[in-house]
Amino acid sequence: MNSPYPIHLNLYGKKVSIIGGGAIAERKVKQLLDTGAIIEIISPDLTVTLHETLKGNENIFWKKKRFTSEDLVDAFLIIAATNDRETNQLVGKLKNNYQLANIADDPSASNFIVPSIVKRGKLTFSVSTSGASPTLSSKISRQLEEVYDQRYEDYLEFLDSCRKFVLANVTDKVKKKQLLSAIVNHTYLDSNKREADFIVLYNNVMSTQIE
Ligand SMILES: C[C@@]1(CC(=O)O)C2=NC(=C\c3[nH]c(c(CCC(=O)O)c3CC(=O)O)Cc3[nH]c(c(CC(=O)O)c3CCC(=O)O)/C=C3\N/C(=C\2)[C@@H](CCC(=O)O)[C@]3(C)CC(=O)O)/[C@H]1CCC(=O)O
Ligand SMILES: NC(=O)c1ccc[n+]([C@@H]2O[C@H](COP(=O)([O-])OP(=O)(O)OC[C@H]3O[C@@H](n4cnc5c(N)ncnc54)[C@H](O)[C@@H]3O)[C@@H](O)[C@H]2O)c1
Repeated sequence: MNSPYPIHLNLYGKKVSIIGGGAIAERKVKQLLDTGAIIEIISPDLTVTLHETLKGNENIFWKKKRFTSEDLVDAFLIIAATNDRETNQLVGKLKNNYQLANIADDPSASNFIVPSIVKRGKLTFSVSTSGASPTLSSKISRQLEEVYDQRYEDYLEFLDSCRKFVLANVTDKVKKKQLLSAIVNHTYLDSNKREADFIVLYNNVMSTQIE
């Protein structure tokens, strides 16, 4: 079996076409909401939640119709999630080979798999079993949510700003590594004075002579 290549896509401003407006389309749309993608849902009907989502979001559009080939024009990413297998297969056949397409009821006709996703701000976990057991993916995600709890959201902001500061101010490779490694530590995760701790650490490291 060819192994999938996992990546984290930047969908900002890209057109994403979702075919179908049921439970699975709803789940896939939810995952796309904070990506900045322009989402187009093609379906004769929508779930109540999708109706609500549409009202509160100017980047989501509904084409109230059944799927036809022109719905794929300009789509960067496509998800076929109708309850009609023939329509889903048709989407797979009509897509261009440069378009990313997920056929929700047929992984073999898809060129990407939607993983189970856990987000803690800038920290993202995407879990996949290569289609073998979505239930296991989901279970592992729930475990990750417990281990990597809400604290990680702020912690990632701290790590991000420290790293930017270090990359802008430290040229010595050893000191750079020393600083970036030291802050990836539970002491910093749990500290409510980590910015001050970092300045002390930075001054110590920078004043030390390397042999
Ligand atoms: C992770 C998650 C993301 C999401 O969809 O958002 C996801 N499925 C989830 C749940 C889930 N899906 C299904 C069940 C019922 C139990 C069961 O059937 O096993 C449950 C469990 C539940 O609902 O709890 C049914 C199912 N799923 C697929 C098929 C078709 C087939 O296998 O042929 C069928 C049969 C349909 C039918 O019977 O008609 C296919 C796929 N589902 C995938 C993703 C991709 C592989 C992921 C991986 O590699 O692990 C892949 C290949 C396609 C894709 O979507 O890219 C999400 C969990 C989110 C979370 O909780 O975090
Ligand atoms: N990938 C996954 O994780 C996963 C999980 C469960 C089910 N599935 C599969 O996903 C598919 C959708 O499941 P669901 O629970 O959302 O079904 P659903 O019945 O809730 O919704 C189906 C939607 O597709 C629309 N539709 C039907 N024909 C259409 C057409 N020709 N053009 C446009 N829209 C059309 C319907 O109007 C409806 O809005 C099924 O094939 C199911 O086997 C996938």
